[in-house]
Amino acid sequence: MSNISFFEEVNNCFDKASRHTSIDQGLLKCIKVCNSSYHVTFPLVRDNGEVEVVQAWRAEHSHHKLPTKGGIRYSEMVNEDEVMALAALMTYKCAIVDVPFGGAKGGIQINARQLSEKERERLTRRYTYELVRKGFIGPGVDVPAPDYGTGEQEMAWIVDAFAALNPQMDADACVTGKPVALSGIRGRTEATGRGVFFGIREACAVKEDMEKLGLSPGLEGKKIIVQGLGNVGYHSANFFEQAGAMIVGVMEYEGGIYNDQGLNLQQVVDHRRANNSILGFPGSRNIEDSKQGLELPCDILVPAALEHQISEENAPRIQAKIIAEAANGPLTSEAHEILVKKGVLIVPDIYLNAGGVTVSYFEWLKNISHVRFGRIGKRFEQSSQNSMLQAIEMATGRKFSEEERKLLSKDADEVTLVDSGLEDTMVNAYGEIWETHKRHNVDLRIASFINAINKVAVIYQRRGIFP
Ligand SMILES: NC(=O)c1ccc[n+]([C@@H]2O[C@H](COP(=O)([O-])OP(=O)(O)OC[C@H]3O[C@@H](n4cnc5c(N)ncnc54)[C@H](O)[C@@H]3O)[C@@H](O)[C@H]2O)c1
Repeated sequence: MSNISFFEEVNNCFDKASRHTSIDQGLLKCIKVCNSSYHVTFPLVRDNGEVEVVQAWRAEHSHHKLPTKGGIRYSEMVNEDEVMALAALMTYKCAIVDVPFGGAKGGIQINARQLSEKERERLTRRYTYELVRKGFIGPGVDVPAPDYGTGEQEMAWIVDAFAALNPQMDADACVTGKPVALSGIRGRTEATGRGVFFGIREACAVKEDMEKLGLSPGLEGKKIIVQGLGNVGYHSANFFEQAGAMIVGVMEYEGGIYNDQGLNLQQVVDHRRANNSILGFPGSRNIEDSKQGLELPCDILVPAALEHQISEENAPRIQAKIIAEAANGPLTSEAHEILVKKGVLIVPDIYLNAGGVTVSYFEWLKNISHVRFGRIGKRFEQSSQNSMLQAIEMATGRKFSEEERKLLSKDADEVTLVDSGLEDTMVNAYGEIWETHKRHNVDLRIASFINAINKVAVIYQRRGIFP
């Protein structure tokens, strides 16, 4: 286990990367700190009448752009340091993919698997109330999204509670990752996994990098182990499988399964649903300790569960040649160093799982502008589109870029728009990171941080310091 905290780990990467920039020390300090963090305890009435007191947090790492943006996780392990670290990663992630938000993150310390639906609903609504009370949620202030242990149902309860508590406000844009029927956007559920797929596809397309690893370019035939078959893990695995890669291992909290000749993902999901466990999947080998399953042979390892899954203890035994950091912080800094020395290609979280926030940004744009992508071109003449966009700019005080204007005006199907917008974003960002990695002779994580710090610093510089 790492002896420094998660937030310290993030800041160590920041420090290493900032040495490759020419930014003033004072400004670097402003960027690095977490601007505000809210810790709250509140009661939850369980279905049997017992009262439990739960702890929850929301951290807003950087107010250089508003709203701040970041998921909410329900996990027994969550604490203030973790939430601040994840909020900081959100700041850098948004910058890397040019999403104009600051970073935030929220968490409730609870095992969501042990809650009934009614209990989850009460918990979510009360947490929303606490955030509203302190001004830690709102369409132009701080906009949550799903993360570990939460999904679109929680987002639906949040928007409903927010609307009830703020009857004068336009509530839809207070949270993203909502069901499509509640002003969500098609493609958001699978967006993070799709982004992971695009990022790894880009990494595998670089011939010189693949040659160094002794791999052929492309995804076809690559053997993949996935840890965590939740939102991010399942969807990334699905896209990899569709692209001709082979899922050879799946590791879940109850154990893992492995078959060197490949597993059929949909059959694994059906088996898990029917048996409440992935263990015993026909034709596969059971792995009792799923963490050990990460050490099995494969080309690409996709940790998509929680942080610190690979530490200095198990890193030396990892056989994968590429690590796709679908989860946030799955490697400790010691593990990262060991694996980079071994020549493993690590595609870092702050870039790789940015697909979720990218599509969340599209959803938020759709909500604040009250448009249905795919229809607007048919319903409005160009002139009324322009005046509507101007009205939004005046109301929100922000200027849309040419790209955003196109996105809001184009007469295209929502899924196509979202997917192509996501693909462009992931492809461009990988190109920028790869160039920085070459120019400064640093690994992809440090290269990603350099790009993020430079982009955030420009905004701090132009705004200056109040008063
Ligand atoms: N959901 C998003 O859009 C999103 C966006 C960016 C990053 N992330 C990150 O991706 C990671 C996963 O998030 P998610 O939304 O997919 O969560 P999720 O709750 O949908 O899925 C997590 C999965 O991991 C499994 N799991 C838990 N502990 C495990 C263990 N010890 N070993 C193996 N499997 C285990 C769970 O059973 C679950 O199936 C988190 O680090 C999160 O911060 C999520």
